[in-house]
Amino acid sequence: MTENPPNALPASLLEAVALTKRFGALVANDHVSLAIRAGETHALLGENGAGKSTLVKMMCGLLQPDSGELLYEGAPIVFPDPASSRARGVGVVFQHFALFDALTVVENVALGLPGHEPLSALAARIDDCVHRYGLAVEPWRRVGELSVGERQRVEIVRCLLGDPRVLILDEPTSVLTPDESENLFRTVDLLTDEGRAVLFISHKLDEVRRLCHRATVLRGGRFIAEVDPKAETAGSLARLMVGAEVPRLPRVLEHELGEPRLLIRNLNIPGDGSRGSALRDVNLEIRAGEIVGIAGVAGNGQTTLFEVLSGEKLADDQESIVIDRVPAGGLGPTERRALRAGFVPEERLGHAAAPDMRLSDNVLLTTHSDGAIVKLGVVRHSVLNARFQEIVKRFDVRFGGRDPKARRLSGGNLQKFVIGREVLRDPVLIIVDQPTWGVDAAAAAFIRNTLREKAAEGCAVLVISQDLDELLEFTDRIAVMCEGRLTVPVPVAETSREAIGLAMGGAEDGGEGVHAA
Ligand SMILES: Nc1ncnc2c1ncn2[C@@H]1O[C@H](COP(=O)(O)OP(=O)(O)OP(=O)(O)O)[C@@H](O)[C@H]1O
Repeated sequence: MTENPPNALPASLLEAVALTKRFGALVANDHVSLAIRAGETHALLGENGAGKSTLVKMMCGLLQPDSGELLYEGAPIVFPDPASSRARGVGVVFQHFALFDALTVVENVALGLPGHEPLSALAARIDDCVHRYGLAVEPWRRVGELSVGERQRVEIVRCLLGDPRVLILDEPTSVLTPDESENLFRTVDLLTDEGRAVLFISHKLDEVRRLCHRATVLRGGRFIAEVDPKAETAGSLARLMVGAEVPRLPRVLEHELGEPRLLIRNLNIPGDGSRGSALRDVNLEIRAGEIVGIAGVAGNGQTTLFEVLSGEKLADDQESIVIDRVPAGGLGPTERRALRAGFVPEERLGHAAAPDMRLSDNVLLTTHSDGAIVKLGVVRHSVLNARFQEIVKRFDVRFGGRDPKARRLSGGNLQKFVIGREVLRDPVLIIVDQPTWGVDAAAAAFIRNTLREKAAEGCAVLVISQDLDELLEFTDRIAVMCEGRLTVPVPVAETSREAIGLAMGGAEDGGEGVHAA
């Protein structure tokens, strides 16, 4: 293992030299160095909270380092703000997208560009970029109708229109299906073939080994090593990140299933005109003790299903959704939470958590109907604080300060916080959309195991995920959502990646679910 970063390489396009950044007492980056060369895909690896996003923010002018410097083509440079780094050809696609839902793709892109290019001309440029790099984006669609995967492509296109020489992708594949990831890898290869440099942040070590030419590993805000990922194994990379063997978590033992906790009967939701917004005759039963997974390509109704199950969208028929024997189709989110249902939406910042509220207030937001924390309209701060501390401790949520605003947390730590907040409410039903998006390997295993434990205690768990491997690893039955229809869930042992993949693409299952051939 290298203890010191290697010397600067002459061909590096953008280089961080001994960058340090403190947030109060927390040293998020401690003399971190990294050089990105033209024509390479360089991975940046580290556990949740290791300091990856902080480094990237300093490399694009979103944060200023306390010490250290940036070099651009070997010469010192200061980026006072992101506009100045963009002007020098540094483009970043962050985990949290900065798009306006009410605007179309082309309007969103226009907002980020200087001048007043006519929208039709800009739409034509977007189409060109889309075709050149194989990114499926429709310029005239409203962003609010797009899945997270589609939004990410909009952000990538927006970046590419600025003709960047360095493109930084912060966990780009965590929200993508295997096919979408393959497409993105092709795009990344095209970009590096053109001599651009790509910095690729990912927790998926196998894809890093396939795609990246070099990898820099951070741990606890420090540079640990620079390695050739192709010469490493996923295990050896994980060891570098964690500093020890990654613990294998025990699988929870088999248990008996109980009463149905969630019943969905003939659920129909009309579309709002966009693709993938309607639900057609969806039926599903999840019993106490079981985990059902829903696979599918983003934009096939999963978002609507989550909204209608969480009560953000109401069903016309009260009986079409039954939670723990109570007809709930017309109940709002708070009433459904009072039935001890817990919800973890896909978008953690802005949907699962209010970005500018402190973490403890974010706990209050979803627990006030539980009875313990609010009594007779009065918040019991000691109980709230105890719950907050318990979430932080049990779910190993790491951050600086005592009770920061949600937006201050690293992506993976915020996800652990949201899961912990919902799980510790002791729900009888928990619905999770993309449970481990942006979460490092050890934390992902912990989250899956926690959901397994909840199931063993009698909770029903519904997991919507685009990560097929995740669904095959820890769910009991899997169904596929395609064009608003849900296949009959089949036990994991009776299905296969190939069969699910076919159904995701729209192959008929004959009404019997997706069985292995
Ligand atoms: N603006 C801020 N104020 C206070 N603390 C911050 C701020 N930004 C980041 N931190 C803290 O700095 C540390 C590093 O965070 P960072 O987001 O860089 O990690 P990361 O490696 O990108 O993690 P993840 O994989 O979860 O996205 C974390 O402990 C985080 O809570």
